[in-house]
Amino acid sequence: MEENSTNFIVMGASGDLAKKKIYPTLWNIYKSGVLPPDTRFIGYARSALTVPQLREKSEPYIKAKDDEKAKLDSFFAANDYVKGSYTEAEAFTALNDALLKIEKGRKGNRLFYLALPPSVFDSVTKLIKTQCMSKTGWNRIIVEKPFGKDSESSAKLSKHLSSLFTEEEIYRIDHYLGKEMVQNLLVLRFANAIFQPIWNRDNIANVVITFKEPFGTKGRGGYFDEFGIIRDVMQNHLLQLMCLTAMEKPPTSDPEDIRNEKVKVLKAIRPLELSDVVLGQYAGDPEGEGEAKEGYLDDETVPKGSRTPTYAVAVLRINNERWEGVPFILKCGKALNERKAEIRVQFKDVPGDIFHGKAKRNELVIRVQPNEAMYTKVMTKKPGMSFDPLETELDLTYKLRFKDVYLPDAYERLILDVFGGSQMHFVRSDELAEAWRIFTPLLHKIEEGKVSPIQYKFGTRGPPEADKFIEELGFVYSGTYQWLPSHQ
Ligand SMILES: NC(=O)C1=CN([C@@H]2O[C@H](COP(=O)(O)OP(=O)(O)OC[C@H]3O[C@@H](n4cnc5c(N)ncnc54)[C@H](OP(=O)(O)O)[C@@H]3O)[C@@H](O)[C@H]2O)C=CC1
Ligand SMILES: O=C1O[C@H](COP(=O)(O)O)[C@@H](O)[C@H](O)[C@H]1O
Repeated sequence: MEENSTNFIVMGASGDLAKKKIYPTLWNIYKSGVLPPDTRFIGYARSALTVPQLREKSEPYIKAKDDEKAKLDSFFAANDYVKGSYTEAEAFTALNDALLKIEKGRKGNRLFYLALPPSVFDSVTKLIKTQCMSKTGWNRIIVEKPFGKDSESSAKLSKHLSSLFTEEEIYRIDHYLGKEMVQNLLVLRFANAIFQPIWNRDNIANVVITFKEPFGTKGRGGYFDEFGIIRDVMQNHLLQLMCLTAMEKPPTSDPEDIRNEKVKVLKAIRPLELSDVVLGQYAGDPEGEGEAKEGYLDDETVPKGSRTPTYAVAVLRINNERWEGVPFILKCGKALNERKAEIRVQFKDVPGDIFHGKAKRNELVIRVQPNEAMYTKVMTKKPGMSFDPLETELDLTYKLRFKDVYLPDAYERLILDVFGGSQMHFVRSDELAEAWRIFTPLLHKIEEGKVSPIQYKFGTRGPPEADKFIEELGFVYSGTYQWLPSHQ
C-alpha cells in the first residue's frame, strides 16, 4: 500500500522564529526517527530563498554534531522552499500546487506552522483555507501567541479562526505545556496516592509560581512594550501551571477531559483588581556589567517614559471547595537575579508545636527549569546526639535519577504531538477566553496609567514591596534553609 504523504509547512520560513526555533526543532525530531515516513518540510515566505540558504541561516542554531553531517544532509534533502506573498491567492495556489506535486496523488496530510507577525495572520489563514487545504488527508494549523491582547481582540481572533477551521484543526502553542516538569504535574498529582489527600485548603497555606529571567529586553523592548510581562508570561505560561496544579482529577486522561478541568479552575477565579498586584520595572545597575547597566527605559526601542511592567506579582483566588482561602501567587520578571521557573507548594504550620518554633513549613517544589527537580522540604532530627529539628529535603534531581535520559525541548514534544493529533498540551479556545477574562480589566487599568511600576535594580529579586505583599498573603520565608549540593 502507498504511504501517506505528510507535509510540514513553515509559513514565515525566512524569519527569526523559523531559523532559531522551528528548523532546529524539526531537525531534532527528524533525527530521532519518529516522524511519519516520507515527511517533507516546506518553507514559505516572501524572500527569494533556496534550501541551501535556509540551511545556512538555521545551521548555527541546529548545532549538529560532526558525526551527524550525513543525517543533516538528508534532513535538508527533505526540505523545499516556495516563495510567495502573504496576501495573494495566486501565491497560495502555487503553494498548493507544490504540495500536490509532493503528494503525488497519495493521501496528503498537512501541518501549517504560522511563524508570522500578527499583521499578516488574517490573510494567511484565509488563504490557507481557500487555496491550500488538503482534500485527501488531515489539516492542522499551529498558532503561536500572542492570541490577542485582551478579551475583545482574542475573541475576534478566535472567531476568525473558528470561521475557517474546526477546533480539532487548531493547535495553540503555549510552549510551557511542552516542558518535562509541566507535563509531569498530572502524573505527580494523580498517579500517587500520597498527594491527593493533602492537596487542599486544609493543608496548603499558599502556592507560589515563579518565572525569573536574568536578562532584560535586549533591544527588543519595542516589541515587549506593547505587551508587558503580564501578557508575555503570566496570563499564559504561569496561568497554565496554576491550572495544572489546582485542577480536579479528570475522569480520564483524554485531552478533552483534562482541558475541561482546566477551564473549570479558570471559571472559579474572579477578574483581578489593581490591589491584587505589585508591578515593577527594572532600572539599570550602574555597578553592573554589560546589559545590567541599562534600565528598561534606556532601551532605545522603548517609548520614553513607558510604564510597562517588566515584573509582576499577582494573587489569584480560586473560589471552590478545594481552594477557598488559599492564595495562588504568580510572580514573574525580567532582569532579575537568576533564571528559574518553579511551582512552590507551601504547607501550613504543624498544629500544636512541641519544638518551640523550630519546625519550619514543609514545601514541595517542582522546579521546571533549569535542572529539572522535585524536592520536598522536610524536618528531620539533627543527626547525632541532638534532638533538634533540622531543615532538609527529599530530593528527586532529574540529572541524577535519570542520568542518560534525553529530555526533549518543549517545541519538540509539542510539534510531535501535532503530528500525532494530540491536543492534550495545547490551549483550547474556551480556556483562552477565560484567561483573558481574568486579566483584561487589570491590563486595561494598567494601560490607563492607573498605576506606576516600582523601580527595581537589574539583577535583584525584584521590588522589596513584592516580598512584603507575598508575606502579607501568608507566604513564610524563613531564610534558614540550606541546600548542600555536594552529594551531586
Ligand atoms: N534538587 C535540587 O537541585 C535542589 C536544589 N535546591 C536549591 O537550594 C536553593 C534554596 O532552595 P529554595 O527552595 O529556594 O529555598 P529558600 O528557602 O532559599 O527560598 C525559598 C523561597 O523564598 C524566596 N525568597 C528568597 N529570598 C527571599 C527574601 N529575602 N524574602 C522573601 N522570600 C525570599 C525565594 O523566592 P525567589 O525565587 O523569588 O527568590 C524562594 O521562593 C535553591 O537554589 C534551590 O534550587 C534545593 C533543594 C533541592
Ligand atoms: O513566551 C516567552 O517565553 C520566554 C521564556 O521561555 P523559556 O522557555 O526560555 O523559559 C520569554 O523569554 C519570552 O519573553 C516570552 O515571550
